[in-house]
Amino acid sequence: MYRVKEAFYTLQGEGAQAGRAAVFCRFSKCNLWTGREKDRTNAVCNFCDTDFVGTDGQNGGQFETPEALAEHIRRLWPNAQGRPYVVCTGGEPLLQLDAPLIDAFHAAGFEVGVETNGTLPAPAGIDWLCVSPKADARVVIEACDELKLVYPQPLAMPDQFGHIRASHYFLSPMASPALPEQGPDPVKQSNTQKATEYCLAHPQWRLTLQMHKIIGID
Ligand SMILES: C[S@@+](CC[C@H](N)C(=O)[O-])C[C@H]1O[C@@H](n2cnc3c(N)ncnc32)[C@H](O)[C@@H]1O
Ligand SMILES: Nc1nc2[nH]cc(C(=O)O)c2c(=O)[nH]1
Ligand code: SF4
Ligand SMILES: [Mg+2]
Repeated sequence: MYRVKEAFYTLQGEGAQAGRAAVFCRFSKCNLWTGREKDRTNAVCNFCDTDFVGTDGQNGGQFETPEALAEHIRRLWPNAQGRPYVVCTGGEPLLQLDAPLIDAFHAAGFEVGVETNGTLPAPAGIDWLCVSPKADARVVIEACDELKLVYPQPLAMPDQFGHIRASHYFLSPMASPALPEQGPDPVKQSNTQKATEYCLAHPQWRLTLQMHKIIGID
């Protein structure tokens, strides 16, 4: 059984695939936070900007088989040109995404992207893997397509992740957790300045911004 909080067609807002149309499949549950505000301060990951509790969001639900979920996601891809792309996120998608579901997405014609905190092993067959380390949670994934570090995190600074092989290294300024974003976010503005300074001083790191919040698409 797969539990999905919500699913929607949008543009990938972050990282090297930013601007690419994708169906986002947001799985329920995370291993680093319950998702309840009362638990946030004591969570390993305490800055999450996402509601991933339950299955009650837009196009959310429970799916008995990999084929049923792949078909559900396929219906959200408009009859358009271009390679269908699904981004599995959450919550923590690697609590649920397994090889049969990746196979079912491929069989439905999708390339499969994943956004993960990197603390769980990734099944084979993922086409684009983004690892975003959190605080002192040990990263077990050794290689990925992009490492996208939310910045700044006192327990997860960029120089700690040189051993993780990636084709791209991004810093993403930490935004305030409030959802949806209501007006200017001074915390994000200040973190954007800090991330900018870090990238200027360490050019192996690139800046990525949450484009979807800037243009207000989801
Ligand atoms: C909600 S997480 C879900 C996927 C996975 N659990 C993870 O942490 O990568 C999706 C992306 O949003 C990022 N993110 C979460 N909260 C954020 C915040 N307050 N500011 C900027 N990025 C944030 C995460 O680092 C991750 O790259
Ligand atoms: N448009 C858009 N792009 C995203 N890239 C990563 C996201 C996520 O929450 O995983 C995200 C998201 O929530 N929306
Ligand atoms: S950012 Fe990712 S790891 Fe952190 S609480 Fe949210 S879903 Fe979990
Ligand atoms: Mg998001």
